[in-house]
Amino acid sequence: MEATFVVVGGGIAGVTCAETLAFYEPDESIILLSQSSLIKSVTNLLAITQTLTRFDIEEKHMNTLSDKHPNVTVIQDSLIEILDECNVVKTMGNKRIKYKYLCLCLGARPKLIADNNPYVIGIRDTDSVEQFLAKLGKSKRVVIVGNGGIASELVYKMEKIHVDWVIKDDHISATFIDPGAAEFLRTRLQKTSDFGPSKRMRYECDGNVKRAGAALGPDWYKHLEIQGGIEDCFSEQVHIHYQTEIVEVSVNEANEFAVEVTLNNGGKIQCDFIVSATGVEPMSDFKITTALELSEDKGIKVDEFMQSSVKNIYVAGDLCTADWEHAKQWFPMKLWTQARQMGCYAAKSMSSANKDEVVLQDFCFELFTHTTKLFGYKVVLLGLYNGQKLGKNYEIIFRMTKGVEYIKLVLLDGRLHGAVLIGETDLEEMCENLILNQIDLSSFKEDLLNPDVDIEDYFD
Ligand SMILES: Cc1cc2nc3c(=O)[nH]c(=O)nc-3n(C[C@H](O)[C@H](O)[C@H](O)COP(=O)(O)OP(=O)(O)OC[C@H]3O[C@@H](n4cnc5c(N)ncnc54)[C@H](O)[C@@H]3O)c2cc1C
Ligand SMILES: NC(=O)C1=CN([C@@H]2O[C@H](COP(=O)(O)OP(=O)(O)OC[C@H]3O[C@@H](n4cnc5c(N)ncnc54)[C@H](OP(=O)(O)O)[C@@H]3O)[C@@H](O)[C@H]2O)C=CC1
Repeated sequence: MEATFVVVGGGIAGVTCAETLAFYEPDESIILLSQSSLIKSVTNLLAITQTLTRFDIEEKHMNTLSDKHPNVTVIQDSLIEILDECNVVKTMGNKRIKYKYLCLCLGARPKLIADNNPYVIGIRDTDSVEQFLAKLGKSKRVVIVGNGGIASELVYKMEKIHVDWVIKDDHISATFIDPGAAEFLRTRLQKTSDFGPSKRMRYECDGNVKRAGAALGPDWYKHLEIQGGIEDCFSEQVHIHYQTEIVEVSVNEANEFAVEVTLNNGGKIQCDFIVSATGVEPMSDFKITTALELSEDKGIKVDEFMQSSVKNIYVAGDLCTADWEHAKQWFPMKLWTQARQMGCYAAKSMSSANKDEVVLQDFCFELFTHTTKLFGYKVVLLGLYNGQKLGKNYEIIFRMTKGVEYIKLVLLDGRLHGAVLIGETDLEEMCENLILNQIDLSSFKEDLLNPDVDIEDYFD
């Protein structure tokens, strides 16, 4: 078999890459290799501002892609080896596919605090969510370790279970937000009225919707009933262990709670199982003739055109490490947002190489943007939202209305470099413009968040 373009990986990066190639190269052959017959595609893509987008993710049958694009063939198989000297990939199903350009979008897998332990699970895709839900339904106590996206979503959504949340930091959701925003969000975890001290507000699911389709979309948990085995909701609790790490996990199935966790402060927690929401590691376990340059976390290094160190091999999504000089207000983070952008841009680069044309770096790499939901609030992160790369003497302006909005602007030398917008602030566009055009705001920065002042007046 052969194709001009071969893309490996049926996730967001791979499917976006294949679809973009089909658009730019309608007369060239494209093969998408996917391990699963279900591929993840972007739906309801909405441009909120110049660089900020929101979209859903749907898992669809792989044939939907070839139905939509006649020059795309989707093959359900796994890559096992790349013979880059003769531009051939070998698959688990013993196929040899010749390519002119290859794009690897194999994603990443959960990086667990303990491997090969059935009581320590990670969450990555639909299968792992189902495994998690099955365990949870029979459980009364769970430990969640990690303080990022998955842990934040799970702790907020789980019901009828006692949660011990073990985090290394002095505040929650530290991969996304600062202590002030964390305090604003934490109130969503505790409600001291109807349910007594340190109980969580119960979140009713939508009617009798048990679970969404297979998609792990940005609201992957929204239509799931993530429920434990506690019958009376008065014993569900979230206990947050700040600045704490797990030093040992021991299992004794004869005990009421099979798992005992030992903490670095000497504390011990008994639980039914542990969710290790502790980041991901790139899926770079395939053979290749010419070694690819890898980063420390085993991501495949790519240049500003998403090209790897091996000729005609491109990489996008969680598998790659952005090894070019980053724009001032951009940095990589393993997100759908960036997987889609990288998949699209890798396709443009491959097509330009095929047509021997010049390609310019995509504007999306000028400014870090991410929109998501945390603890039921809309969260928009722009640029260096936590002062990343700004050293110590940046300035913060912020406005908060309890339970409504939390707005933090990060300025250096009078110029806006980042923003955290929690709630329906409607400030995305203003902040994006101020970051991109680097206007000196010194003379009116006090009015930036003054609700009685229309900041646009300063520019008319
Ligand atoms: C629970 C969870 C919730 C998340 N929520 C958000 C969110 O709200 N917002 C956000 O921006 N990001 C979120 N993320 C991160 C997001 O999932 C990833 O950044 C994104 O999916 C990466 O896309 P990808 O295509 O690079 O990798 P993946 O989506 O992992 O796709 C990789 C694909 O490659 C396939 N593959 C792997 N090895 C091979 C092989 N050898 N041969 C063939 N195929 C192979 C895999 O089966 C998979 O289909 C979340 C992640 C998790 C785990
Ligand atoms: N709503 C969203 O936008 C969501 C995004 N995601 C994305 O999916 C990917 C996977 O999510 P997730 O697994 O939550 O990864 P994240 O990178 O978001 O968070 C990992 C967390 O685990 C901590 N950690 C890492 N190793 C250990 C350890 N050995 N012991 C204790 N803590 C540890 C990290 O701390 P430290 O940083 O200090 O190492 C960090 O707090 C991420 O790229 C995330 O951004 C996932 C869910 C939702």
